[in-house]
Amino acid sequence: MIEAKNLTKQFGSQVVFQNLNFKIQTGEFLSLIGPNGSGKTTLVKIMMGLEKKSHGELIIEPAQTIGYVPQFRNIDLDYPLSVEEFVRLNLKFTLSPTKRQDDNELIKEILEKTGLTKIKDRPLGLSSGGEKQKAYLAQALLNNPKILILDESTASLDVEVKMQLMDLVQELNQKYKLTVIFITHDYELTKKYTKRALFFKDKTLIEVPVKDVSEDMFEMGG
Ligand SMILES: Nc1ncnc2c1ncn2[C@@H]1O[C@H](COP(=O)(O)OP(=O)(O)OP(=O)(O)O)[C@@H](O)[C@H]1O
Repeated sequence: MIEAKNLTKQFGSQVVFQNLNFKIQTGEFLSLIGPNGSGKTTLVKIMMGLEKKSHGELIIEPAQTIGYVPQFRNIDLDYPLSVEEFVRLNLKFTLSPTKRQDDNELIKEILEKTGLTKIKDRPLGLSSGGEKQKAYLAQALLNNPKILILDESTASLDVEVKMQLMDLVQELNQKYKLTVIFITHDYELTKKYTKRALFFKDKTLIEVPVKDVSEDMFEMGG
Protein backbone atom coordinates (compact mmCIF):
# COMPACT_ATOMS: atom_id res chain seq x y z
CA MET A 1 0.00 0.00 0.00
CA ILE A 2 1.02 3.59 -0.63
CA GLU A 3 -0.26 6.26 1.71
CA ALA A 4 0.12 10.04 1.62
CA LYS A 5 -0.60 12.18 4.65
CA ASN A 6 -0.68 15.94 4.14
CA LEU A 7 1.95 15.59 1.41
CA THR A 8 3.11 18.97 0.14
CA LYS A 9 5.61 19.95 -2.54
CA GLN A 10 7.03 23.39 -3.27
CA PHE A 11 9.77 24.49 -5.60
CA GLY A 12 11.02 27.62 -3.84
CA SER A 13 7.93 29.75 -3.27
CA GLN A 14 5.89 27.87 -5.94
CA VAL A 15 3.48 25.44 -4.32
CA VAL A 16 2.95 22.53 -6.72
CA PHE A 17 0.47 20.71 -4.45
CA GLN A 18 -0.45 20.78 -0.80
CA ASN A 19 -1.93 18.47 1.81
CA LEU A 20 -2.44 15.45 -0.42
CA ASN A 21 -4.14 12.62 1.44
CA PHE A 22 -4.71 9.34 -0.38
CA LYS A 23 -4.21 5.58 -0.21
CA ILE A 24 -3.38 3.25 -3.06
CA GLN A 25 -4.09 -0.40 -2.29
CA THR A 26 -1.90 -3.26 -3.48
CA GLY A 27 -3.12 -4.59 -6.84
CA GLU A 28 -5.06 -1.45 -7.79
CA PHE A 29 -5.05 -0.16 -11.37
CA LEU A 30 -5.58 3.58 -11.16
CA SER A 31 -5.01 6.66 -13.22
CA LEU A 32 -3.32 9.87 -12.17
CA ILE A 33 -4.88 12.71 -14.12
CA GLY A 34 -4.97 16.49 -14.20
CA PRO A 35 -3.91 19.44 -16.37
CA ASN A 36 -0.37 20.11 -17.61
CA GLY A 37 1.85 21.27 -14.81
CA SER A 38 -0.47 20.10 -12.01
CA GLY A 39 2.16 17.87 -10.40
CA LYS A 40 1.66 14.33 -11.70
CA THR A 41 5.29 13.72 -12.60
CA THR A 42 6.50 15.46 -9.45
CA LEU A 43 4.34 13.15 -7.32
CA VAL A 44 5.69 9.98 -8.94
CA LYS A 45 9.23 11.31 -8.67
CA ILE A 46 8.68 11.66 -4.92
CA MET A 47 7.35 8.07 -4.87
CA MET A 48 10.51 6.89 -6.62
CA GLY A 49 12.81 8.86 -4.32
CA LEU A 50 14.01 11.13 -7.15
CA GLU A 51 12.52 14.27 -5.67
CA LYS A 52 12.15 15.36 -2.04
CA LYS A 53 8.81 16.16 -0.46
CA SER A 54 8.51 19.52 1.28
CA HIS A 55 6.11 18.53 4.10
CA GLY A 56 3.92 15.65 5.18
CA GLU A 57 4.40 11.93 4.74
CA LEU A 58 4.52 9.40 1.93
CA ILE A 59 4.58 5.84 3.16
CA ILE A 60 5.56 3.04 0.82
CA GLU A 61 6.46 -0.35 2.28
CA PRO A 62 10.15 -1.09 1.55
CA ALA A 63 9.32 -4.32 -0.29
CA GLN A 64 7.15 -2.39 -2.76
CA THR A 65 9.76 -1.90 -5.47
CA ILE A 66 8.77 0.37 -8.33
CA GLY A 67 9.13 -0.12 -12.09
CA TYR A 68 8.86 2.93 -14.35
CA VAL A 69 7.81 3.04 -18.01
CA PRO A 70 8.55 6.41 -19.64
CA GLN A 71 6.66 8.25 -22.34
CA PHE A 72 7.18 6.77 -25.81
CA ARG A 73 10.12 8.30 -27.67
CA ASN A 74 11.13 7.07 -31.05
CA ILE A 75 14.45 5.30 -31.45
CA ASP A 76 16.62 5.78 -34.55
CA LEU A 77 16.39 3.20 -37.31
CA ASP A 78 20.13 2.48 -36.98
CA TYR A 79 20.05 2.01 -33.17
CA PRO A 80 22.57 -0.83 -32.71
CA LEU A 81 20.92 -3.02 -30.05
CA SER A 82 18.47 -5.86 -30.55
CA VAL A 83 15.25 -5.96 -28.53
CA GLU A 84 16.79 -8.45 -26.09
CA GLU A 85 20.03 -6.48 -25.73
CA PHE A 86 18.03 -3.35 -25.01
CA VAL A 87 16.01 -5.09 -22.28
CA ARG A 88 19.29 -6.40 -20.78
CA LEU A 89 20.59 -2.85 -20.34
CA ASN A 90 18.73 -2.67 -17.03
CA LEU A 91 20.55 -5.71 -15.59
CA LYS A 92 23.45 -5.05 -13.30
CA PHE A 93 26.77 -6.19 -14.78
CA THR A 94 28.07 -9.36 -13.17
CA LEU A 95 31.16 -11.55 -13.37
CA SER A 96 29.45 -14.42 -11.58
CA PRO A 97 28.55 -17.30 -13.94
CA THR A 98 25.73 -18.42 -11.63
CA LYS A 99 24.23 -14.95 -11.55
CA ARG A 100 24.56 -14.72 -15.35
CA GLN A 101 22.67 -17.99 -15.69
CA ASP A 102 19.90 -16.63 -13.43
CA ASP A 103 19.85 -13.40 -15.45
CA ASN A 104 19.42 -15.38 -18.67
CA GLU A 105 16.45 -17.21 -17.19
CA LEU A 106 14.97 -13.93 -15.99
CA ILE A 107 15.36 -12.26 -19.40
CA LYS A 108 13.73 -15.25 -21.07
CA GLU A 109 10.80 -15.08 -18.69
CA ILE A 110 10.34 -11.31 -19.09
CA LEU A 111 10.50 -11.49 -22.90
CA GLU A 112 7.85 -14.20 -22.73
CA LYS A 113 5.64 -12.19 -20.35
CA THR A 114 5.77 -9.14 -22.61
CA GLY A 115 5.25 -11.05 -25.87
CA LEU A 116 8.70 -10.14 -27.24
CA THR A 117 10.25 -13.62 -27.55
CA LYS A 118 9.59 -13.91 -31.28
CA ILE A 119 11.26 -10.62 -32.10
CA LYS A 120 14.02 -10.66 -29.46
CA ASP A 121 16.83 -10.64 -32.07
CA ARG A 122 15.33 -7.89 -34.21
CA PRO A 123 17.13 -4.51 -34.12
CA LEU A 124 15.11 -2.29 -31.79
CA GLY A 125 15.27 0.58 -34.29
CA LEU A 126 13.38 -1.52 -36.84
CA SER A 127 10.65 -2.58 -34.39
CA SER A 128 7.21 -0.97 -34.33
CA GLY A 129 6.23 1.73 -31.83
CA GLY A 130 4.27 -0.78 -29.77
CA GLU A 131 7.15 -3.25 -29.72
CA LYS A 132 9.57 -0.52 -28.61
CA GLN A 133 7.23 0.43 -25.82
CA LYS A 134 6.92 -3.21 -24.77
CA ALA A 135 10.72 -3.29 -24.57
CA TYR A 136 10.60 -0.37 -22.11
CA LEU A 137 7.92 -2.24 -20.18
CA ALA A 138 10.15 -5.35 -20.12
CA GLN A 139 13.04 -3.26 -18.73
CA ALA A 140 10.75 -1.93 -16.01
CA LEU A 141 9.75 -5.49 -15.03
CA LEU A 142 13.34 -6.72 -14.60
CA ASN A 143 13.58 -5.88 -10.92
CA ASN A 144 10.35 -7.69 -10.14
CA PRO A 145 8.48 -4.51 -9.17
CA LYS A 146 5.31 -4.57 -7.08
CA ILE A 147 4.29 -1.15 -8.38
CA LEU A 148 4.37 -0.15 -12.03
CA ILE A 149 4.23 3.51 -13.02
CA LEU A 150 3.28 4.29 -16.61
CA ASP A 151 4.20 7.92 -17.27
CA GLU A 152 2.11 8.82 -20.34
CA SER A 153 3.55 5.63 -21.80
CA THR A 154 0.83 5.30 -24.42
CA ALA A 155 0.96 8.89 -25.70
CA SER A 156 1.74 9.14 -29.44
CA LEU A 157 1.01 5.46 -30.12
CA ASP A 158 -1.80 4.43 -32.52
CA VAL A 159 -5.12 3.64 -30.86
CA GLU A 160 -4.88 -0.08 -31.55
CA VAL A 161 -1.31 -0.27 -30.28
CA LYS A 162 -2.26 1.67 -27.13
CA MET A 163 -4.95 -0.89 -26.42
CA GLN A 164 -2.55 -3.81 -26.95
CA LEU A 165 -0.07 -2.33 -24.50
CA MET A 166 -2.80 -1.63 -21.96
CA ASP A 167 -4.22 -5.16 -22.39
CA LEU A 168 -0.78 -6.49 -21.54
CA VAL A 169 -0.47 -4.24 -18.49
CA GLN A 170 -3.96 -5.30 -17.38
CA GLU A 171 -2.94 -8.95 -17.65
CA LEU A 172 0.15 -8.31 -15.50
CA ASN A 173 -2.00 -6.39 -13.02
CA GLN A 174 -4.44 -9.28 -12.69
CA LYS A 175 -2.00 -12.21 -12.82
CA TYR A 176 0.66 -10.82 -10.48
CA LYS A 177 -1.38 -8.35 -8.39
CA LEU A 178 0.87 -5.61 -9.69
CA THR A 179 -0.21 -2.15 -8.55
CA VAL A 180 -0.46 0.07 -11.65
CA ILE A 181 -0.36 3.88 -11.58
CA PHE A 182 -1.18 5.21 -15.03
CA ILE A 183 -0.35 8.89 -15.61
CA THR A 184 -2.42 9.91 -18.59
CA HIS A 185 -4.23 12.56 -20.59
CA ASP A 186 -6.30 9.85 -22.33
CA TYR A 187 -9.98 9.81 -21.35
CA GLU A 188 -10.86 6.61 -23.24
CA LEU A 189 -8.04 4.56 -21.71
CA THR A 190 -8.83 5.82 -18.23
CA LYS A 191 -12.44 4.73 -18.63
CA LYS A 192 -11.59 1.36 -20.17
CA TYR A 193 -8.76 0.18 -17.96
CA THR A 194 -8.72 1.90 -14.59
CA LYS A 195 -11.06 1.55 -11.65
CA ARG A 196 -10.37 4.87 -10.01
CA ALA A 197 -8.64 8.15 -10.74
CA LEU A 198 -6.59 10.47 -8.60
CA PHE A 199 -7.37 13.88 -10.07
CA PHE A 200 -5.21 16.97 -9.48
CA LYS A 201 -7.40 20.02 -9.02
CA ASP A 202 -6.58 23.34 -7.38
CA LYS A 203 -3.25 22.07 -6.02
CA THR A 204 -4.80 19.08 -4.31
CA LEU A 205 -5.74 15.53 -5.26
CA ILE A 206 -9.31 14.27 -5.43
CA GLU A 207 -10.22 10.56 -5.51
CA VAL A 208 -12.76 9.90 -8.27
CA PRO A 209 -14.47 6.56 -9.07
CA VAL A 210 -13.99 5.87 -12.78
CA LYS A 211 -17.71 6.22 -13.53
CA ASP A 212 -17.48 9.88 -12.47
CA VAL A 213 -14.43 10.68 -14.57
CA SER A 214 -15.42 13.22 -17.23
CA GLU A 215 -13.69 14.53 -20.36
CA ASP A 216 -13.26 18.03 -18.96
CA MET A 217 -10.86 16.61 -16.35
CA PHE A 218 -8.40 16.09 -19.20
CA GLU A 219 -8.45 19.61 -20.54
CA MET A 220 -4.92 20.93 -20.88
CA GLY A 221 -3.69 24.11 -19.28
CA GLY A 222 -4.51 24.81 -15.70
N1 LIG B 1 12.88 20.72 -10.72
C1 LIG B 1 11.95 21.68 -10.79
N2 LIG B 1 12.21 22.94 -10.40
C2 LIG B 1 11.26 23.89 -10.42
N3 LIG B 1 9.99 23.67 -10.83
C3 LIG B 1 9.67 22.43 -11.23
C4 LIG B 1 10.63 21.36 -11.24
N4 LIG B 1 10.01 20.23 -11.69
C5 LIG B 1 8.74 20.58 -11.94
N5 LIG B 1 8.52 21.88 -11.68
C6 LIG B 1 7.24 22.61 -11.80
O1 LIG B 1 6.28 21.93 -11.01
C7 LIG B 1 4.99 21.96 -11.64
C8 LIG B 1 4.48 20.54 -11.81
O2 LIG B 1 5.20 19.88 -12.84
P1 LIG B 1 4.93 18.36 -13.26
O3 LIG B 1 5.93 18.02 -14.32
O4 LIG B 1 4.89 17.53 -12.03
O5 LIG B 1 3.47 18.45 -13.88
P2 LIG B 1 2.64 17.33 -14.68
O6 LIG B 1 1.27 17.31 -14.07
O7 LIG B 1 3.40 16.06 -14.73
O8 LIG B 1 2.54 18.02 -16.13
P3 LIG B 1 2.39 17.39 -17.61
O9 LIG B 1 0.99 16.84 -17.73
O10 LIG B 1 2.58 18.58 -18.49
O11 LIG B 1 3.47 16.35 -17.78
C9 LIG B 1 5.20 22.72 -12.95
O12 LIG B 1 4.82 24.07 -12.73
C10 LIG B 1 6.67 22.60 -13.22
O13 LIG B 1 7.16 23.68 -13.97
